Parts: sequence; structure tokens; C-alpha cells
Amino acid sequence: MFSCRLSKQVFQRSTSHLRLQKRTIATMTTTSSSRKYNVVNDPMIYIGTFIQSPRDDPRKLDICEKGAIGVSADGVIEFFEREMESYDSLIAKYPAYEDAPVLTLAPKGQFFFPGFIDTHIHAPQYPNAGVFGSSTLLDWLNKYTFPRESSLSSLSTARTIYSRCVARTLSHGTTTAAYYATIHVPATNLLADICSSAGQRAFVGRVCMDHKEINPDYYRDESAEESLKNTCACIDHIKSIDPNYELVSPIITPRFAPSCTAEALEKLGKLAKETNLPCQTHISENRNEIQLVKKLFPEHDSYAEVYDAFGLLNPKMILGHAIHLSNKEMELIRSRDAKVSHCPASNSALTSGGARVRWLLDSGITVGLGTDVSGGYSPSMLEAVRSTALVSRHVAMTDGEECKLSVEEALYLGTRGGAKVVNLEDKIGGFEVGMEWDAQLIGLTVVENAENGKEEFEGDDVVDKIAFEGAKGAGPVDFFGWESWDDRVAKWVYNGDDRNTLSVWVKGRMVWSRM
Ligand SMILES: O=c1[nH]c(=O)c2nc[nH]c2[nH]1
Ligand SMILES: [Zn+2]
Repeated sequence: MFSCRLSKQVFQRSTSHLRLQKRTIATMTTTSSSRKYNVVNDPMIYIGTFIQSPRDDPRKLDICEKGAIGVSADGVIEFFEREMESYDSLIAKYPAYEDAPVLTLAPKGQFFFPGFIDTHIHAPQYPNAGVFGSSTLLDWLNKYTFPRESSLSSLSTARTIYSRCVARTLSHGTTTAAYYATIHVPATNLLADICSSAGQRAFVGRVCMDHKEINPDYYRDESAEESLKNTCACIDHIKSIDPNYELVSPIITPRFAPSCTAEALEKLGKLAKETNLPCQTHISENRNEIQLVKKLFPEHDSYAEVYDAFGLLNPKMILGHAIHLSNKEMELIRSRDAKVSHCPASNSALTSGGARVRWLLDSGITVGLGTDVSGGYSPSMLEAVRSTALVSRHVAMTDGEECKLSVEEALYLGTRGGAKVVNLEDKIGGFEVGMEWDAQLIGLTVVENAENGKEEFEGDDVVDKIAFEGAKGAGPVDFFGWESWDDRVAKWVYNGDDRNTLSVWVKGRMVWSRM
């Protein structure tokens, strides 16, 4: 009842973005009807520059300058012409698209990029983003995190926080997110409703934490049975709103080994096996946490072995952080094909450590990126990409030059890598025929006259007024005209923010636009 009302509100808001788009994009040639998830869209044609990571080469960018992509009514890429000659020849080849609206990008400062995949984010912690002081993991949990999460026992608090979190992540180009929610069933179900209604692809996990000595009395599951029962209640709800998990899927979420009893881990491991649902948890983030795991699970040789003992180290498990793994743990994780979410902003903020991403990748482990809000201070995946590059440079200062990750590699991890982490690499993370249109339109600010240079400077003013005033209200990345596409992308990664994310689509539906 409650969630139905909310769904409607969010839906109305998101369709008004669509109307806005129709009015303001001059090249949209026809109108499309209101859309809701599972409601058929109009087919669309997108024309312009498409930039993506090649599926199997993280070190390069695939740049297609004169491309055209056709997206079907159900959001699937039906054609990708890499050298479009003319609109007429395109339609002659794809006559079914004759009446399709066309979105044509400006040739220099705009490009399409695959939507970002945030493989680790705590939605209820969103209000705390940036608030962590000098704390480290275990005191941070008690001082900032558990009190905030427990406040989502109120559905109206949850509604405000989750609506804003989903809107913000969409505005930063996050088309898929693996969310940790809280222990509360109604609020977790509400998060799933909000993602479904707003059109964000999401994995929504009700957090399990039943250990009486580790979790505070005011915020924990009463028992392992309750962890299981309430997880199942959320799974049932998500099944009721999205029976085939096309957009929103449940994800089994033991918070981390210390917060769960062996009994709860065992039940959740069995549930994972029975349902084949994805799982997420934390591993080896902080040295005191690792000591705590040793103390709580003395019968297991390592942190990774605790999860393995309960069947939780499997190909659908997303392990957040993985900073201080031993070689043996890394081998175990690889042999189970469990995935890693690298969370560089959080690892820096909570001084947890510098994850050895090159080592993980070279060892054959699948890695994606996570914002880990609010251990991470920003909901922006672009920030996660940027801090991946920067943190790798710090790791390189101690472990060697080869540890540096390039802009191209960091972007790969935020898109293709993330898609592999959530086991959707054939659906999202790139632009290929048969994949779904999860995309963001990126725009840089073209500095007027800069490209050709002015013949002569007019007047006495030392300041170029057009260049000066043009910085107002524009996005933070200035394009002067000399930059190659690689340069433009690097400038976006190191200087960009959500002002550069002009529009966002998931499964063909426009879910965010600032145009
Ligand atoms: O970064 C983190 N955020 C959390 O909420 C958490 N819980 C356990 N371990 C954690 N690490
Ligand atoms: Zn986390």
C-alpha cells in the first residue's frame, strides 16, 4: 500500500524528465509516450561519438566518432553502425526505425559512455557521505553507521534517504548499483520499489547481522532464524515486483563475518545455494577487523576460509574491499571465482589500506569498483574511477610502477569490470548488439573561440570576457579544441562531476536528464 503510493510519485517525477527532454532536444524528431519499467518504449536512434572499454582489453578505449546505435522498444541495442554515412542510408538499412526519434550529439564536446556499475554502496548511509572524521572501520561503524542505519526503522526517513540516494547516484551516471540496505524489511522493500520506479538497475540486500556481542542491542537481528526469515521476506517482495529480476534483484547480504553467527552464515550459505541468488559481503578491509575474525572463528585459518566454509565463496559473491588478503586467500577466492569490489575512496577515507588491484587482476580475479558510501565520501562512480587511478599510484610508490592503473583501466573496472562482478557482462557495461542500452551522455564545456584563436583581442580589458563568463554555471571540464578523444576522456575523469552527466538511460528508458 505504502510502497505503491511512493512508486507512483517517483514515476510521475521521472516521466516529467522525459517531457523536458522532448521539449529541449532539438534533434528529437518525434515524441514518445510515457514510460514505466516493463512498459514498451519507442525505438530510438542515437547518433554521435560512442566511447567504451573493449570487452577484453582494459588498456584501451574504443572510440567510435561517427556512430549510430538503434535501440529497440524493449531497450536492447539492435544495431551499431560504426561509420554512419547519412541518416537516409541508415534508414534504408533499418527501415523499422523510420519513425524512431533521433538524438544527435554535438560533434566535439559530447559523447555516449556506458553507464557506471557501482558494485558496493550502502544506501542508508547516504546522509553520512563525507562525515567520518578520523575514525577507522570498527569505531566508525559504532559512532556513525549503526545509529544512522537504525533510523531507517522509520519508513518516512527511509523514503527520504532512499529517494535522494537513488536520484543522486543516477545523476552521477550509475545505471546499476549493488545496494546494502538495513536490517528493516519494510525499508529494504521500499528501496527496491524506488529503484524499480526510478528505473535504476539494482541489487538490493537486506543486511544480516545477528551477533549479540558485536552488534549493538538497538540494531541487530534477534537470531539467525530472523536473519533468514527477513531475508526471505525481502526476496519475496522483490519477486512480486520484478518476477524475473529484470531490473531489480535481491542479493543475500551477511554484513561481514564478525557481525554474523556461524549459524546465520550457514543458513545464508544454504539459501544462496538453493536460490542461486547473488551475495555480497565485506572482506579483509581493516587489520583490527581481521584480528576480530580470527578471534570469533578460531577454527578457520583465514577470513576467506570462513566464508568458504559456509558456501558463501561462490561465483555470485561480491567481496567488498579485499585489501589485506594473503596469497592463500587470493588463490581460494580465484578458485571459487568470487568477485571483488574495489572501494578506493572508502579505503582512503577510513585509512583501511591500499588494495593491490594490479595484483588481484594479474592473479585472474574479477574486479569492479564501488563507492562504498559512506565509508566512501562520494556517491559518484566517476570519483571511484578517479580514486582508483590515484590510489594505484600510491600503491605504485611502494610496490612498483607496474601497479599504476591508467584512466582506461579504471574506466574498464567501472563499467565492464563491474558488469562481470554482477554477472551481467553480456547485458551491460558496453555498447554491443544484443546488449541493453544502459548509457550516459557526457558533455564537456566548449570554450568559445578557443579552437580557432581570436584574430585580434578587442578593447582594453585584460580579461577575455566570453571565456571568463562562460565558466559560470558550466560543467567543470573545459574543452579548448586541441584535445584528442583520449585527452577529453582523461580531463573528464580527473576533473568532471555530475554536471557533465547530461542524461542517463537504463534498459532504453531515460531515467535522468539535466537538459
Ligand atoms: O566499509 C564498510 N562499511 C560498512 O557498512 C561495513 N560493515 C561492515 N564492514 C563494513 N565496511
Ligand atoms: Zn561497505
